[in-house]
Amino acid sequence: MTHLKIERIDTTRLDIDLKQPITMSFGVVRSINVILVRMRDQDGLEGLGEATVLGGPFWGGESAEAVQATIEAYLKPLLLGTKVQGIGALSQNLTRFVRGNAAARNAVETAALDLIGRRSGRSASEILGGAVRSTIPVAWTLSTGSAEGDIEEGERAYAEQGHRRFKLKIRRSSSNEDVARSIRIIEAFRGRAAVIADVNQGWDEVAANRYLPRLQEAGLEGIEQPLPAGDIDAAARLSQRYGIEIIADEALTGPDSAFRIAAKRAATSFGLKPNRDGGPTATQAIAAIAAASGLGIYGGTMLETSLGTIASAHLYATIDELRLGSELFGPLRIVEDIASEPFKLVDGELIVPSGPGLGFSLDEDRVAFLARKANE
Ligand SMILES: O=C(O)C[C@H]1C=CC(=O)O1
Ligand SMILES: [Mn+2]
Repeated sequence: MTHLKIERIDTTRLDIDLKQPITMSFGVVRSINVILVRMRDQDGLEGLGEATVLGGPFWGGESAEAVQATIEAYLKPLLLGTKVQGIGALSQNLTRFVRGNAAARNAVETAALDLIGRRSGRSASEILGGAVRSTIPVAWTLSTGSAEGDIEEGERAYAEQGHRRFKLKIRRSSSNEDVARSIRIIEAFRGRAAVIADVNQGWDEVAANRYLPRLQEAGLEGIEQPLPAGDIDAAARLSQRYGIEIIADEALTGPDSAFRIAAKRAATSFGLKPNRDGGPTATQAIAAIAAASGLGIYGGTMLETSLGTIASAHLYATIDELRLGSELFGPLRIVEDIASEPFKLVDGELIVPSGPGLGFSLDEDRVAFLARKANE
């Protein structure tokens, strides 16, 4: 088959509420903003990609408005009418002409990946090197606000959905309470499910040294981004001092940051997120740096719809060792999804679709409805 030639790129803004707000260290996340990318080739085939923002530029630097403008004003003119030799070449092209703007690049690269797959009849994971697993374990975030509520929700998630790992969010202002709440939850699930806590950069080194001994003693499996992203030296000290996983999230912004963190041993595991890293190719490079450095991997999410979640699943399926599993639960947390088929989780595991491309199709009526709502 002839090479893919990009004839059209369209972006659509969708705003989707979370079923239940998630309180993070920087504030309460109530909804996600999605920029849906549709890419058409010379034969009218379509590839899909998603950029996701947690309500505004609070988590990373990008807002939905910035993502859409970057794609429309810079990535679209760069790509329209051009031939795509392959996903690696496309990624290099995007990275050369647009710095930063990781979510925008991710959405476009994902759409190209889907389209290359649709043209060739191959799955996205095959194009990314080949799947080494067909299912991916999925953790669950507990966010009711109280230990009793979280334990109740955790018991349901354990029994009904089969989750065997929980993620807790730690607030900046009430860490003592959060530590006590976390310990109750760890104890409630001891021997049954692992617990990771995510501080989203909310502590400094003093706070980390105050709280981590108790959490480690209780059996916490790992702590995600406890310190500000730039504080690599202090993260290295934590990684050496404690016997739990220190997971880098916001500190990772692409392969160069991954190399610096690995070289300084400023984490014991990397959380992966194509939406944060600048696309599947960049995330694969980060996974390779982790593997070569003896670091573990946690398959992260930005709370994407089924589209971005399935794209991440294809990528995570190519990774030899997913030491901490994944948190690909986004579709189960949003009020409305955009997939034509319901998101399936079997015994706590996501089944990676077989393709072609992402093996994903849109519910067009739902997309049209959500797009109208976002423009109101
Ligand atoms: O990991 C984050 O920092 C972002 C987000 C993704 C899942 C979740 O619970 O929070
Ligand atoms: Mn995180």
